[in-house]
Amino acid sequence: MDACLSALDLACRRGDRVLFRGVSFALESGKALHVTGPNGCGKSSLIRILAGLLRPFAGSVERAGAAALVDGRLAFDEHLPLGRALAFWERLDGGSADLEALGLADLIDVPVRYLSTGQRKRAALARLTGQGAPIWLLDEPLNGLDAAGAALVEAMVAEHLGAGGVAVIASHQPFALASGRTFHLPDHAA
Ligand SMILES: Nc1ncnc2c1ncn2[C@@H]1O[C@H](COP(=O)(O)OP(=O)(O)OP(=O)(O)O)[C@@H](O)[C@H]1O
Repeated sequence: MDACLSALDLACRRGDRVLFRGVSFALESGKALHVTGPNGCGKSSLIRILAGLLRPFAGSVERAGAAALVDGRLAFDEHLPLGRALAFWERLDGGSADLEALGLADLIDVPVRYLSTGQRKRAALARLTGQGAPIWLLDEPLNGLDAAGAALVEAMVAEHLGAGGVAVIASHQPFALASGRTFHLPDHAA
């Protein structure tokens, strides 16, 4: 898998506040960036800019390869059983996830709206796996997960990087990355 993601001199404005300026980085295949910083400094906004969902105030983003986003929003039909909700995306994405490994195998008949916080996160990770996108944009991917779930996400990211993907992870929590670095987004809003 070949992938590349770069940000050049990015600035982000929300309302009348500039949250950050001068953010630049380049990630080649196999590399990851862990974005940290205080509440409200703009981590989620940066992820959304990288995903193409939010226009930067200045600067530009270059992506080589499709991007997949995991954030707090679960793009599943809440009324469908999990298995059918996942099948909907599998038909569009062309790939599927190992539900046993994700701890979801026993939940396929449970309506999405009944899933717990951690189970919803695991479901989002199942969709991510099925997408087969080389660029992963993960906004607080460990939120709601138990220790085993957190270790699973770290292993998934390591495998993804090993296969030549790239990843940007916004997280308050420590995130084990063999092939990546941490980028601290300071609280510049004024
Ligand atoms: N649509 C919007 N209009 C104006 N301000 C916004 C909008 N969306 C977000 N903000 C503000 O932008 C700031 C940064 O939000 P963002 O969610 O990117 O921060 P964050 O670093 O991810 O925070 P946290 O660590 O709490 O998740 C916050 O002060 C937030 O209130």
